Amino acid sequence: MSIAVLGAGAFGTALAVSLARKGPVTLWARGAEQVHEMAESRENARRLPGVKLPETLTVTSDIETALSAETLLLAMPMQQMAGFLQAHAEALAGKTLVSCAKGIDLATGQGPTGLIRAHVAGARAAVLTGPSFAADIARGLPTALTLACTDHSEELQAELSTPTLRLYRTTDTTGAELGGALKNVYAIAAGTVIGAGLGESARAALMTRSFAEMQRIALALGARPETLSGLSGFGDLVLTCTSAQSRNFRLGRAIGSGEGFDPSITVEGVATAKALDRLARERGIETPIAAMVRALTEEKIGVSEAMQSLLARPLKEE
Ligand SMILES: NC(=O)C1=CN([C@@H]2O[C@H](COP(=O)(O)OP(=O)(O)OC[C@H]3O[C@@H](n4cnc5c(N)ncnc54)[C@H](OP(=O)(O)O)[C@@H]3O)[C@@H](O)[C@H]2O)C=CC1
Ligand SMILES: O=C(CO)COP(=O)(O)O
Repeated sequence: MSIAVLGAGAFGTALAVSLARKGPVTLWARGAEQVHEMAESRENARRLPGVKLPETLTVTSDIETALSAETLLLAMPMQQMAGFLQAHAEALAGKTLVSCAKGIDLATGQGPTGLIRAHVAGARAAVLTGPSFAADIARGLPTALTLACTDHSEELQAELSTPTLRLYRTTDTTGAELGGALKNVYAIAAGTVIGAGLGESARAALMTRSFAEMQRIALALGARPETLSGLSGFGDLVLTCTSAQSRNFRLGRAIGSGEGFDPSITVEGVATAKALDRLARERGIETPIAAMVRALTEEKIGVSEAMQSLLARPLKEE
């Protein structure tokens, strides 16, 4: 089967590099100049510096070439996905579309599979998610991810696995996409705790209560508990809340310490905090940490006020 990765950011490039070690892969970027640079230098210097692009990886800005592949990995940021799917709906019809984005679409409250179903006729929607930094995947370090697809996906699992990238299968697309989306929000909170100097014990408490929030909202939206406690939920929450490689964590740390942060960096948790807070309020589900992250990132409250409001909540059973 032929594979194309759509979106040549850090993650799309890393996945394309990893899969190209097994066989031919096409990597599509929207900028012709970026493609020219990558083809000449055999490196994505802007998004994934220091990683050589294998000869089996073809880079192109020609969308028709990319869309001729059978399996398409969508590796653009979540808030860009609906526009992309709409623009190319006809060519995408009937394909296997594997979302690699982690987020909730702000305009609709949908995850990637909902957007695919809404915009593309007859497509097979899958989600590839879990604890993995682009640089680790590109370097061939051992990584385990969740591949979620509602139909029988053993073939897809084999197609997208490599000797160092180990995929576990599930049919719970809702749980997989919500785990990946929600952990970004809580990584901002964990970064804030560390940036504000509140300590490792506070971070552990926050991560645990974040996991309780993640489960509460995701189960209400139809996710399965075992998915939340697997790689795409608990696994990715742990990675992202504890590593400064995470951009969401680093944004939180900058908020906590009062430092600036480059607004051009992709931080999916900001829009997702807003979408999640809305979803939770609509359904009457308590998600105080997510509400705090929304208020902090919208600069409606400061760090000490946020911490005080969490600590002043009524005492209750765990
Ligand atoms: N980086 C990581 O370690 C991981 C990232 N992810 C997820 O992958 C997704 C992408 O993140 P990542 O690759 O890191 O982001 P980056 O910031 O590295 O790159 C984003 C890429 O998306 C492209 N892009 C933006 N808008 C569009 C569009 N409308 N059509 C096509 N391409 C577009 C950008 O192109 P341009 O340069 O032209 O703007 C850029 O190449 C996110 O949802 C993230 O959560 C998941 C796991 C790990
Ligand atoms: O999703 C990721 C790790 O699994 C990457 O996290 P960031 O987007 O916060 O860098």
